[in-house]
Amino acid sequence: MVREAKLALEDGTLLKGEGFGFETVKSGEVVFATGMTGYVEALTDPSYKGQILMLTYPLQGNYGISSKWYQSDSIKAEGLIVREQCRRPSHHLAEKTLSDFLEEYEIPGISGVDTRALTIKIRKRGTMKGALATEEIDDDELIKLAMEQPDIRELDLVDKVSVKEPKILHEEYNDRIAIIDCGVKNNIIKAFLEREVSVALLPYNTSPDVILEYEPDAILVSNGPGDPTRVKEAIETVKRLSEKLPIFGICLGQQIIALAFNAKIYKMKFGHRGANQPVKNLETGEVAITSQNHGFAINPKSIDEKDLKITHINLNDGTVEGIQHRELPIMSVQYHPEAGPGPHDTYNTFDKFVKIMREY
Ligand SMILES: NC(=O)CC[C@H](N)C(=O)O
Repeated sequence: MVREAKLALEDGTLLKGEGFGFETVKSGEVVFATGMTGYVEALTDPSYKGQILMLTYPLQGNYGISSKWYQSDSIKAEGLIVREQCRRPSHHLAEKTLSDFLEEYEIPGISGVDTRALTIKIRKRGTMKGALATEEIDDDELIKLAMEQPDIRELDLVDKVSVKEPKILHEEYNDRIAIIDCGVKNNIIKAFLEREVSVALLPYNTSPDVILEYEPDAILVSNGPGDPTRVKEAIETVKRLSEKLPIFGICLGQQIIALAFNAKIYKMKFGHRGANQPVKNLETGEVAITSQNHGFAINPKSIDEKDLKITHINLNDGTVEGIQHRELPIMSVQYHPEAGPGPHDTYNTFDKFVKIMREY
């Protein structure tokens, strides 16, 4: 049975397609990601909370869904837009179809959309608010919903995805990292455990004194959804602990570290989301192909040269991809070294973090 689905954008655009997944109406910021694979990891990445994800590669769902690839316990994106969804996936680990997966977590999907045309529109106009309906709703009402929802900068999304209670993993390991969980991906936790580093997973608003009670050897400020300037508690924590412990940041974590050192953040026109963003390490000259998912970035001119230096840049647009403190053991990256999904070029970033932590 073909179900009609509709996607409305804040500029009044209305697109019709076929619905799959759950029958509902959801709104969010419509963003596009260009990776050819990785839909399971992307949908479950907490950084996509508040966003409707559009995948530009035209055929999605081919290898089905395995819980082994989840980056959190459920789908965090608000909706999914594809050109075509595969109904008969083939993979030895596949447990269900893409549509069943969306259904299970009550997320709507729309197929039959000219995702490449829509991507061109977003690249020209910038990211837009949208609303996706897989159940019946009046066209004008859906457009109104797209227009009238709050901007992503007005939402406290980290609070929705951070752990509620602290959790310690592999207490027996000698070294420990405290992760300030703003919506951390499973692969990041795994990367530390693989290096025999115990993880104390802490709510994003844990006070610095309580963090120290876990006796960490270093702190990681994780990736996460939304506008970093709203995560005031974590910014304050970095300020308070910057002279006490090594601090690492990934994506939202990098933005939070930058804010703690008084740099400024801006919202990019359409962000970086995909698996082939070229990043140059300014110290070694090496170029890596990286996985990314962010809509905000550090304004390089706002960086106080006395404190921070830029260590990595994006070769497509020159944006800041890595920073480091000039004296303190504080460093961060805007890209996703944990590669979930995406290329493993920068997986060694974790070796660098752990080395600094062990030598400190
Ligand atoms: N993956 C992330 O951590 C994203 C960071 C932030 N929410 C942004 O969009 O820029």
